Amino acid sequence: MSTPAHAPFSTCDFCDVHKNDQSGDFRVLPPVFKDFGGLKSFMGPVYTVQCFEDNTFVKQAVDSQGWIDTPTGRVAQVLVVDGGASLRRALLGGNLAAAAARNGWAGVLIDGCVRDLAELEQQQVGIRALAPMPLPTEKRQQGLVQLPVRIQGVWVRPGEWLYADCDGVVVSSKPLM
Ligand SMILES: O=C([O-])CC(=O)C(=O)O
Repeated sequence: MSTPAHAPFSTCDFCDVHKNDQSGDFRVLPPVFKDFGGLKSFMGPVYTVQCFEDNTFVKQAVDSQGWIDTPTGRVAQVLVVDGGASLRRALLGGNLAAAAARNGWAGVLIDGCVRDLAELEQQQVGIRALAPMPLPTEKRQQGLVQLPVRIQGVWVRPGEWLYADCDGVVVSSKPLM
């Protein structure tokens, strides 16, 4: 396993600290996401795509620069894709995963499916999704970017911070470290 490009963190430790948070700033995603990427833990500010069985805007995102410059330095973003939890088409495969790694994305979390599993695990990027599905999408140019999305019933907003490790995935409106 390769070294992640971030300081070590633990989603369990975050939950110990924030488990009584009533503000809604701290959220835990349901444990339905499987790990398909070469990076087992990843974190970063969120960029969102909403689409349904059409990965036009997923491709556009991973083909673009994945990192942003902030006052405290350069940070790699996490692409969060609200794919409507469709199990009928794959929103990301080997080519798009390679583009995400090449363009500096920290990770991709998809409420939907992925394909080309043998290629995904070779890429130095985090990838979480519901399941493998060999069927690709049609690219119909339909989708939305950078809007609040609901992932498995949990709101995730552009610019919020997502942390994923072997125990799970948490989202926070403020950085946790
Ligand atoms: O292009 C697609 O629709 C997904 C795919 O197979 C890839 O990323 O290699």
